[in-house]
Amino acid sequence: MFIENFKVESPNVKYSETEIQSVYNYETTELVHENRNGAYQWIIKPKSVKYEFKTNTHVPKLGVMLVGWGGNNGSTLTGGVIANREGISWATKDKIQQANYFGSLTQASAIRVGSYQGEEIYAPFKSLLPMVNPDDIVFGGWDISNMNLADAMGRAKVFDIDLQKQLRPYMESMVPLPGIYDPDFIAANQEERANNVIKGTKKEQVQQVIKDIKEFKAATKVDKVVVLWTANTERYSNLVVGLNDTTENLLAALDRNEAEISPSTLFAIACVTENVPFINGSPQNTFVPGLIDFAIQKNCLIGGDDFKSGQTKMKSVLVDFLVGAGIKPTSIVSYNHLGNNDGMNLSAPQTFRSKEISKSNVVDDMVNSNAILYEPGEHPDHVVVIKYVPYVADSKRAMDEYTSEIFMGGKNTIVLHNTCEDSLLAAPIILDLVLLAELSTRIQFKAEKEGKFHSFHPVATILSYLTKAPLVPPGTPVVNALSKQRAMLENIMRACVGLAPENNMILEYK
Ligand SMILES: NC(=O)c1ccc[n+]([C@@H]2O[C@H](COP(=O)([O-])OP(=O)(O)OC[C@H]3O[C@@H](n4cnc5c(N)ncnc54)[C@H](O)[C@@H]3O)[C@@H](O)[C@H]2O)c1
Ligand SMILES: O=P([O-])([O-])O[C@@H]1[C@@H](O)[C@H](O)[C@@H](O)[C@H](O)[C@@H]1O
Repeated sequence: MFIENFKVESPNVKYSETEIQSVYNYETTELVHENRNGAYQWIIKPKSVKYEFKTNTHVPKLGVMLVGWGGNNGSTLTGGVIANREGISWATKDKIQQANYFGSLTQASAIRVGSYQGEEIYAPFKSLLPMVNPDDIVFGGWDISNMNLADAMGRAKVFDIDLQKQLRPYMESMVPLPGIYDPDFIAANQEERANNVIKGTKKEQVQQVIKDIKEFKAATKVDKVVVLWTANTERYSNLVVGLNDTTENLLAALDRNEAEISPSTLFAIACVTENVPFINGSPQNTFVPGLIDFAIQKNCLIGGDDFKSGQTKMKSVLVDFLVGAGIKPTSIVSYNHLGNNDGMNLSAPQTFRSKEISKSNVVDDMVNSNAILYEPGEHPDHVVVIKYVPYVADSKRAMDEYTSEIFMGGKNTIVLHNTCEDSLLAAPIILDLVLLAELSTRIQFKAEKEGKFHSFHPVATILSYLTKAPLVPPGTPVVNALSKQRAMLENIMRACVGLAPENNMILEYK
């Protein structure tokens, strides 16, 4: 059965006018490696740590500023939210289609809240904590192309024509602000589109972005702004001691107009300076060590990298299933071709390399978790291929082959074919990223031995379900398995309303 909402009644949760307060006993373990009777032994000590959470329930009017707003993802998300807000339906060759938020974890997924009279009861994921209604988001942003959002939607060729016709009046007045264009960081084939750029030194560009954010906030009267990079994939920035290794060096490098500071890092500097959450939806290393250091100093949320939308999302499920089942993946080949501008930009070796990294590292934690299957340092053969084929446009065709070793020398090969409009997978993920980033800034918590409440660490690992290469604080483990990432997010939100983690034991029926 499905219920639309619920209230938790417990001595561990209190609802007030302005916040939800909860007490949560975090059941974890402590490991020691001790010499017992002359032999070293691993000892596991279960422990319970009491946490307190406070969630501000004032849902702000949210402004979302997209870098790359005029791209396929940016125009598709903007149009999709307008279509949902206005209740637009449109004719397709099959039926009259209603707008929806399918593919969004926050808007279209459910959680189990218990059982009632022998029936499992589910509720919307978004019913756990008060979140921004996407219909209320005010969009803005930047693009190096000056095309208005209605024409950009037409250029993207993602939406059906009847939908595009209905959206045009809402979108043709939306014009991206000039972006920061640096041909050294993206493919040369992007030059023809760069007719809308911020001139000046890198520091002047940062100052312009800060001015843009302030003016957007004043003009739209939003309470909060989140900035998200959905512009082109850049090449990796070289990590240079003395240039981008610390906050001080990065800001000094900015003053010197150092060439090696990428447009995405410039946007991130502007956002952290203004304490505006910044999320990187592309695979490049926007968050150089100096930027991470800066975000920590300013306690400003940063998150990324690279939306986890299709082929890699499947990979983080399949490899988790195989390794979790004691099956040994030995060869993974991920091929896809697509014909959108993202694919054109990725046809350059240096930008493809950024994507190859984020699409490859996703299996590392799962492989390293099972020494029964893999010797130290042993990994499956893993190849990533992306080809640009203009004719297929945004309709990405992904083909994967997973070969594994199974019982008694057997081999198993799984082949997947996955076709979809890439932007229709990415747009709901962008929505979740900005909604969850905003929500997480309204949560404060403390462990029993901590003196005062604090926010989550500025590096938002809470967003990892949505990214191929989750950005984590230095020294923190990276978890890529999709089920673990989703469970982590849901269980943290459950703790905020005093609910225990979903452990799937259902002992009452055992
Ligand atoms: N399924 C997906 O679509 C998916 C999944 C994961 C990651 N991504 C990443 O998301 C990003 C956007 O994908 P897309 O399909 O929308 O690409 P796109 O090329 O259609 O859109 C990118 C937009 O950014 C603009 N742009 C480029 N550099 C800019 C800059 N420095 N400042 C401002 N604007 C700039 C371009 O003019 C373009 O309009 C890409 O980096 C892509 O790799 C996409
Ligand atoms: O998310 P995913 O499907 O694994 O990866 C996708 C790649 O396969 C595609 O070639 C690229 O253009 C997209 O930006 C996205 O990164």
